[in-house]
Amino acid sequence: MSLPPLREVIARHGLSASKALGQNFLFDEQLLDRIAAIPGDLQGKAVLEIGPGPGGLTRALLRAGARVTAIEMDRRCLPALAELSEAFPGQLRVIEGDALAMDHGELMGEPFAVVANLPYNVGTALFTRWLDGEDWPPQWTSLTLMFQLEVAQRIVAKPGTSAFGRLAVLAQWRSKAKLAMKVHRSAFTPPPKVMSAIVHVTPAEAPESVSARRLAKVTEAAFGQRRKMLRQSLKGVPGALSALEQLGIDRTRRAETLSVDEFTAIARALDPA
Ligand SMILES: C[S@@+](CC[C@H](N)C(=O)[O-])C[C@H]1O[C@@H](n2cnc3c(N)ncnc32)[C@H](O)[C@@H]1O
Repeated sequence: MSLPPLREVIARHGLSASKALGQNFLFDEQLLDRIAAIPGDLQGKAVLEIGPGPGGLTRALLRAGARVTAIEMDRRCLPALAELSEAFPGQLRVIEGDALAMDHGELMGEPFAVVANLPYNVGTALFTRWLDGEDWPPQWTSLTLMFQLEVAQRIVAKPGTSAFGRLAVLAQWRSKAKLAMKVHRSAFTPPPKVMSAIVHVTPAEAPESVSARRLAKVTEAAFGQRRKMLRQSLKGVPGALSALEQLGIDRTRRAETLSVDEFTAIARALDPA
């Protein structure tokens, strides 16, 4: 299937990148194919793409054989995406609107992989939402998401490092998160100020009897005052200090020295049996 080059599509549809919508487009089709390969074999699989823009990543997903549902809020991109639908009959469904305002599970109606190159703030909001539900395993089978490099490093950070915090615990307590690929700023048009990286997350088994909400409470308090000792930062969380005692966790430690397992153990100890 030969499609017109992406730059030509952008010119023909007058798709100048909108700063307000956080638009930085990818045009290198080889790079896009490599990104589309990160989730593994997509032949016949359902994929949710958020923010397809002019459709560079969408094309790569379609070439990989995925059945793509793409949510885009910029109406100007819809004609270019309609051309892709024609080129890959029956493989692409485009939904116009704000992905933050939609129930993705209901929209997809089956297990799905998520792939997206999103503006930073939207990406982080969606990431948190996909990871913080009480129901586990989730309906999504993997998340393949572009972030600014610094955020990607916070997601995969290990304890004992300054990048380790709430995002890392959220991403790692019942999922596997890895930094799949760094992407140089020059790969984007226009180039953003910072470097980017793609994070790949797959669900893992959840530790027993740990509520996502209670864990969030603990990490919020602990990292909200990350320089303070736990005996100070966890003071306001009912039951947390006696949980530390019960678990033999030294109260003079600081949040970033705790392992993900220690955080889940504290959250479990807060839970009524
Ligand atoms: C960084 S651009 C990436 C475009 C394309 N995927 C690429 O890689 O070249 C982000 C896209 O997300 C869209 N977008 C931003 N916020 C959105 C939201 N809340 N819901 C759906 N799409 C959104 C923008 O209009 C833009 O097309």
